[in-house]
Amino acid sequence: MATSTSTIASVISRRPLLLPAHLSTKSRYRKLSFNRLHQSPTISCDFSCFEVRDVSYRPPGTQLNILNEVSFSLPEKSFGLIFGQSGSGKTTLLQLLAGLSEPTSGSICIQRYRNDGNPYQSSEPLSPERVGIVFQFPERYFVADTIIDEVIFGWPRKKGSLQLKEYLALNLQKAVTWVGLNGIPFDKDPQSLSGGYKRRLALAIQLVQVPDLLILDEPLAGLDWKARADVVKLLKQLKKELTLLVVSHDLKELAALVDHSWRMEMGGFLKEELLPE
Ligand SMILES: Nc1ncnc2c1ncn2[C@@H]1O[C@H](COP(=O)(O)OP(=O)(O)OP(=O)(O)O)[C@@H](O)[C@H]1O
Repeated sequence: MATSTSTIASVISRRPLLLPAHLSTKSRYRKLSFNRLHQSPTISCDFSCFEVRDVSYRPPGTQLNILNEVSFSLPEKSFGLIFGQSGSGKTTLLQLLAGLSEPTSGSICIQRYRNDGNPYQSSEPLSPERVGIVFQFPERYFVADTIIDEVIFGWPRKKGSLQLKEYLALNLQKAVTWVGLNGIPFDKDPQSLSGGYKRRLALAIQLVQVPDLLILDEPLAGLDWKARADVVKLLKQLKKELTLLVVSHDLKELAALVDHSWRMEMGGFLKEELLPE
């Protein structure tokens, strides 16, 4: 029988309490956060920008910076695109934004501005809990046998987290509709979905938490033309509600969505640049 969102509550209560050890590497890619319930909304007045200020990154134990004094600013509810040669440091930058590594120097924060364009005095650090990230080929990291188990894979398992689980379950309904997965039975094997629908599922997993910033690494990679067009359409919808930062080589297909773009040059130097014609 098909599992529907109305049965989510009973499904989540059947979740095991611990993850198998062999899933730990994969779970690293399933960055989920659960602090939002108790956060006061901070992006509420005037307008805000996600700001990266003079960020450099050198992996521990190495001598060379992968990123060099990277600075940029992305206003909320806009679409930013970073492009550049393979190996220039784009993914590394996304990992810093998502809190998976820490900058060697510099800061990543949210800066609020008044309507007249002047900044408020203080900015606040961008907390990783407020960032959703969909990695390149996210379907490779699917771990569950059913869609519903895939979605709730990283949800809290502690007894006291019922309220939080209810909150996530409510959002799940919205996220599933948002990405157009409604109508797909939740007990279907995620691996049996088409390429485009696997990407929708990966997006829904992140959208459940309503991230302030959603990061996507090569969202069109490996998809056929039809699925690529579907994902572009979906991103256009998401842009109305969220701030999106995308790394991609598919400049032509994404061009119509882009509000701000930057080229990452070899050596980890970022500069603002219009997309090439
Ligand atoms: N932990 C690390 N230690 C040493 N070098 C690293 C580490 N992580 C990444 N690198 C190197 O840093 C450079 C930038 O890697 P990164 O994956 O960020 O590039 P990219 O622009 O995203 O490339 P692609 O477009 O191919 O995904 C590469 O030369 C990579 O080998």
